[in-house]
Amino acid sequence: MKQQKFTKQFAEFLRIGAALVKQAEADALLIFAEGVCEWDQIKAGAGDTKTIIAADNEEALEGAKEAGLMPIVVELDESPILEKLTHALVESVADDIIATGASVVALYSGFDESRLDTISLVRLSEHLGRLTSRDLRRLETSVPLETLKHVIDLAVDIGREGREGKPVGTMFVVGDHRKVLHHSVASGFDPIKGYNRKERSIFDGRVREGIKEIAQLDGAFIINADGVVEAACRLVDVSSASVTLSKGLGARHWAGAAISKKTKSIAIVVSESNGTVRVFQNGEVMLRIEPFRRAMKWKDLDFDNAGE
Ligand SMILES: Nc1ncnc2c1ncn2[C@@H]1O[C@H](COP(=O)(O)OP(=O)(O)OP(=O)(O)O)[C@@H](O)[C@H]1O
Repeated sequence: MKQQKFTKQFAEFLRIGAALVKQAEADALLIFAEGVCEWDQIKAGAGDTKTIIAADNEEALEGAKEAGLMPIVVELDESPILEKLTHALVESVADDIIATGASVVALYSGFDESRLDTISLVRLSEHLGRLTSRDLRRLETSVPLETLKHVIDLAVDIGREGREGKPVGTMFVVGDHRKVLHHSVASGFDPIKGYNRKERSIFDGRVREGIKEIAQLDGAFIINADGVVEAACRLVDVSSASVTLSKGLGARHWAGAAISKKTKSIAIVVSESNGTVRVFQNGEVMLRIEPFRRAMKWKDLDFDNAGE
């Protein structure tokens, strides 16, 4: 997206957008703009309206938070604006800024990248949303929420993007890593061996990119509760006799279910067939996330487990 300036037109759109939020009783104003940094003027124009500022990268949002705005990084540089907008809304739900089902007035560049020229009033579907912290808290686990959230987001990215046009399936086993290592075997060489802890932390974007590359190889990633990858390309070696899953799921999913039953870990499995991500705890599917265009459609589960 081209750099934008805080022009008269920007100020006018802001005024109309804030007025529409009030009139339509919407929950927030979302501005998708790259390159503006007159945060105080934007805040003044928006008044007491909850205002989300979205952009493609973090630098473009520097100082927005301090001015009382809510920054959201989208990182979908080459995607069409409507896709970016959907993603920004979904991320806002994930960050608990707005609720699923909220109404949002969005200001963005629909036609001319260099200026705001479009206003939309969007009502979010009740089911549209990436994982919210609330969903994850349901897992009640000793793995910190931040670690889980990062791994699940990464899994969702892998399911959605694949690699070089090909679908990729993989598995992450998070927490209780010593026991998990004990119940798994190396499938070949371990590509992360020799790297220090920092170079293996999933909190680092470059590490996450590296993981996407390695995910094409056979086996699972073992991640400790602090988000450090302890091993890659591990084959889970646990009998799945104690778990019951729907028949359509193959060896990878059974292994994920079994290791989450045998240990206190959470297993996150990305299906190569369709990009669906399943989160297993204690042998059961606790969450299922379907790829839905670029955004995620969140579904209630249960019907994944046996007995259907
Ligand atoms: N015990 C295991 N531990 C780790 N990875 C496994 C294990 N079993 C299978 N896999 C991985 O899963 C891959 C796919 O196996 P399979 O097709 O049976 O699984 P699936 O559950 O149907 O998953 P997908 O939907 O991704 O195909 C295997 O090639 C292997 O890389």
